[in-house]
Amino acid sequence: MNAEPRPPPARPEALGFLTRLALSPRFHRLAARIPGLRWKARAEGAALFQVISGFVQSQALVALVEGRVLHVLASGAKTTEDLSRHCAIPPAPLEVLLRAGAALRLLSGDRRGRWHLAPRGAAFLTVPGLEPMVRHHHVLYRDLSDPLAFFRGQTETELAGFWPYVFGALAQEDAGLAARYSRLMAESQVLVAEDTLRLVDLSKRSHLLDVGGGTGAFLAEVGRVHPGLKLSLFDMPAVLAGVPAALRDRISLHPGSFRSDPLPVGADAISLIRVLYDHDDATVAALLAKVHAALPPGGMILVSEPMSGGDRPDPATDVYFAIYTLAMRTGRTRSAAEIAGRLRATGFTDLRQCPGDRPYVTSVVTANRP
Ligand SMILES: C[S@@+](CC[C@H](N)C(=O)[O-])C[C@H]1O[C@@H](n2cnc3c(N)ncnc32)[C@H](O)[C@@H]1O
Repeated sequence: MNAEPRPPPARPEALGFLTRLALSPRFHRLAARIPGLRWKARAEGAALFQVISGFVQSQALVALVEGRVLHVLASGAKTTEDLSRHCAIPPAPLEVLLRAGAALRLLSGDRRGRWHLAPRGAAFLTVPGLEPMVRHHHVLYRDLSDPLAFFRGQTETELAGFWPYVFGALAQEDAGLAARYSRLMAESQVLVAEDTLRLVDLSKRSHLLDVGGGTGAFLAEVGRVHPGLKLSLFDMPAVLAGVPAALRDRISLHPGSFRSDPLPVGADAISLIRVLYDHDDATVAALLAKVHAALPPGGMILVSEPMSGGDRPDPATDVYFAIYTLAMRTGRTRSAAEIAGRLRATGFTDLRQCPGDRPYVTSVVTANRP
């Protein structure tokens, strides 16, 4: 007996007009003959093939990164044989990988048989946080190896163990783990801080508390832009142990867990940068209530993280971040409207939703305590 659930029978009349056309093989044959429609059909076909083949593209990138191909090319053009020696990949399969890298515009080949780093490959090596992000994708890739089991909740995900701090105080017991994860976060924080500070005005605030602020990378950037602002950082003790010595005079440190400890009072702005999406709704509700209690009247809450597109699902956040946070088993990628709704329900007013120009880096919601 077939254990798979059966789909209901197709009823084209229940579908939208364009979807109905796309279900018709006759329409596909017609579209291939009419110039305007042919162009549209080809573009749609290419987009569909991107979706189908995306995982192979990502794995080719992982091989180029872990084989150090892009790094070696950063020192100058090389032949396939040179690269084979440097990267310990036999020439024939390396040639396939290099051609894939060229198709992805990470590198390019010339007529003399040499390979060059392309601007996109150079940007990959330069933008902070991208390389560590790609290097830790093995974990998510394994979690998704049986995607249907994953979405049915039958997979014990490795990512749920990769971020064990979410479940309690494990990070406090494992300093190595805390250091590894803090490094990943701090490296990618540079872009998040830049975009957040473009979207939010902190110039009228006197004291900012960053809750779940890791090793202080966001506050370091805030301090550079607003030298007069008093800065405080609240995070788990094992994480705060990694705050660089150079920041310790500038920032006051408050070790604790927002699950079990109250937040320090005195700040007129509190930021939650890439914190809410790690947690389930109950934890988020309790945390927002603690932020509300710690702020004075007129105090501002600032939430910054990649957000779902809500009514218009976003190709970056509703695929990558939503599935990533689902794999964590405790997290959820929320839309700006949902976060604003939660802030309103906690008692905040003056809600502002500020979509980022790079939604895969961050978007912002702010509100005030009345
Ligand atoms: C995804 S990281 C973001 C770090 C930093 N804000 C950034 O954007 O780079 C989430 C942070 O929340 C902290 N965190 C998680 N649970 C916490 C808790 N119960 N109390 C305090 N901090 C917590 C983690 O230690 C971590 O630094």
